[in-house]
Amino acid sequence: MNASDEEMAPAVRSILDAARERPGGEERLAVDARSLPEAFAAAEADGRVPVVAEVKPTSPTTEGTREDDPVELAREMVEGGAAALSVLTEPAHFGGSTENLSRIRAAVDVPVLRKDFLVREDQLDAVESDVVLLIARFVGDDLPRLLEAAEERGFQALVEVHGEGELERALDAGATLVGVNNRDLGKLEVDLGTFESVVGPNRERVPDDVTLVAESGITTAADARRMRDAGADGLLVGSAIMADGSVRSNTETFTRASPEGKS
Ligand SMILES: O=C(O)c1ccccc1NCC(=O)[C@H](O)[C@H](O)COP(=O)(O)O
Repeated sequence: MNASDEEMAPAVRSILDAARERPGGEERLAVDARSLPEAFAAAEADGRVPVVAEVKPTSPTTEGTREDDPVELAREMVEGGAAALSVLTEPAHFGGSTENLSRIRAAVDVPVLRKDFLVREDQLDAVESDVVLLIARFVGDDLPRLLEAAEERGFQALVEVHGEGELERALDAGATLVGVNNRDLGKLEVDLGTFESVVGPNRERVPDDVTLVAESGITTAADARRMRDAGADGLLVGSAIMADGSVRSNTETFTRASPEGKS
């Protein structure tokens, strides 16, 4: 454990310990990725809010497990207008698997983000996806090297940040997909003001070709509009879509949250 591990919630420490133990793939992958920015542009063009809907059967902050077939859930999310999907592949804390991801990616035609906690280059080779996640806090100084390694394999990389310093590091490393996580992985508290305070003062600093994604804690159409007003090109929504009821109509709550369609 290092000093910054000690500042993390026990659940996150446990996730990170498991990530460090997880084996990588045996062969270097070469991926033909579906473009996330193009999927966002296509959603915008037909009046949908660009939403990355997340297949997250359970999590440290939700009660119970959604047992439905993940492929069926994924299809319903796409029917609800999701521009892309995020699939948890971490088994112990999120009920996910790499098999789920492969089955889902084969069943839909939108980009799929592998939502896992990658800490080593060989872990990129565990399963094909269109986008991989690099969490600035977890990968530290390895960020530029892992970003390059991901792109060399054909992946797009969503670099996740939580503060202005991490945004700076992500941009300096050349990230073109940046997710601002409203969930503080130290305390597991969610504050939508995070996206606003990280992006607001740095709007000029973020190049036009960088796609900004607001992640976590988006539970209503009003939250979605708030994040869009703050500059989010797309929204990553998990728990509120995986909540009880129809995943398709839960997804529509966000994909239809345009400024005109106040609800
Ligand atoms: O979701 C959790 O409880 C969680 C706990 C500890 C570390 C990470 C966690 N979530 C990972 C995510 O990035 C979220 O699943 C994703 O941003 C969607 O968030 P939400 O819409 O709030 O479910």
